[in-house]
Amino acid sequence: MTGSSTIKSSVFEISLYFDTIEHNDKENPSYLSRLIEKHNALFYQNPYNEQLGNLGILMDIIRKTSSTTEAALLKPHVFRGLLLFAMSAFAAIWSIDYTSGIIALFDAASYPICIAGFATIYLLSRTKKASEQSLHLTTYLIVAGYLTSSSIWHHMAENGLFSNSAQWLGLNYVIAYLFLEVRKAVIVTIASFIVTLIGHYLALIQHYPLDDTVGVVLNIGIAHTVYIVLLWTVVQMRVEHTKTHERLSTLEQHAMIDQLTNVLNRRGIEDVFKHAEENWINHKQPYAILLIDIDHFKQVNDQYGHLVGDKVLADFAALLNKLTVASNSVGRWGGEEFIILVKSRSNEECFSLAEKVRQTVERSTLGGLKELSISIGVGYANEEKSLFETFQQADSYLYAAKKTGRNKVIDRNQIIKKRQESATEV
Ligand SMILES: Nc1nc2c(ncn2[C@@H]2O[C@H](COP(=O)(O)OP(=O)(O)OP(=O)(O)O)[C@@H](O)[C@H]2O)c(=O)[nH]1
Repeated sequence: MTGSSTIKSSVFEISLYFDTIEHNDKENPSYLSRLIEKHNALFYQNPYNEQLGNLGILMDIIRKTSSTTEAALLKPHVFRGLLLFAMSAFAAIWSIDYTSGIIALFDAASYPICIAGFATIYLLSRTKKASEQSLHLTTYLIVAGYLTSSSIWHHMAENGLFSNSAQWLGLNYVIAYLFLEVRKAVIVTIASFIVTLIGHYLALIQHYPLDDTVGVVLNIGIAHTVYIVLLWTVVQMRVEHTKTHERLSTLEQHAMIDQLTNVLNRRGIEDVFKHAEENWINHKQPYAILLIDIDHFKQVNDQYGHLVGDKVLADFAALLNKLTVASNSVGRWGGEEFIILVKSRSNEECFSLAEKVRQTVERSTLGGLKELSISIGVGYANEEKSLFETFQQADSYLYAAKKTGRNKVIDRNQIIKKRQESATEV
């Protein structure tokens, strides 16, 4: 392998490494929700954030996400693939050296030891008997230990100055960045660089003049510095790329969350609506829309101020979250109007949930205030109705609830019942 082709393949391998990191991050959705939760908590403590607008919060997220991507590990199956690859490479070189009769004593002993080491690590990785990090570090130590000691041994005079083993030393840096977290990789890279220079100097100085020794060591030092600088540049580029990617998806998620109440905002609800309608059309999975409005909310603001009003909204949203299961979606449609989208439940179950919410609010203290009430209109999407019609139905029943005294739940059945009662009275 020549110096430049080794560098090229190193760069390529480092790229693969960071692709793996990005892939891992995508599979970690809880990170975003935790982040959003944390930021909403911050928002809560500082109501003036509202005046600053979303920009301040989003900038805060960007700042706080900027240190999250540097440590990442190879996926276990990729790691095991690389171990198999290393075993094959060592076995191939061993058999070539052996059959050509040029195998050195050092290598004749080291090749089987390294292969046995890789095989043991492979088995430990499969059986999950050791942590991935310790296996990565051990693999690095085997490879770096072999390459460095082999090169130093070959540079001892009696073994021949022109051994090609020094060419492989660049792999020490590649493997460090491939197997270890960035911070650890930096430390072992520096350690490996120093050991390589001192080891080769000590090996050569025993049999060669100072000038020649310094010349060879400087040559190795310059070549290795090129390796390290190039690798570091690629690592920085990929870390930046990963951070940007993370920031974008954080902002995308954030754009769906209402800052004050920590539930879906209108855009988030519309997204949920779209999926619910698709599932209804394609799989006949029914859903219901519970449109909820806090009664006389203007009086809360007028009497206690907007900050108390805000706290009522946030407490109410938290209560809705508590009363609903994960498959339901809770959102703030706007102002003091909220929505629960219930999936795959009978009309009776949806109505019971709405009643439960109404009764719980009656008994609860929200934003320090008692005796609040809500009105709910319920629309069911199970009679070949479109999303628009279902929403309109919920809206008109909410209007009916408001007009007929508030603090009640109205759905189609209630209207039919009312009509039947009036007909009987007549
Ligand atoms: N504190 C606070 N108030 C809000 C927010 N969004 C809307 N509001 C207020 O919510 C109130 C809604 O008032 P109305 O639409 O008249 O409704 P209401 O007083 O609840 O009366 P009914 O719905 O008929 O029972 C208005 O005073 C708005 O200013 C908010 O984010 N925070």
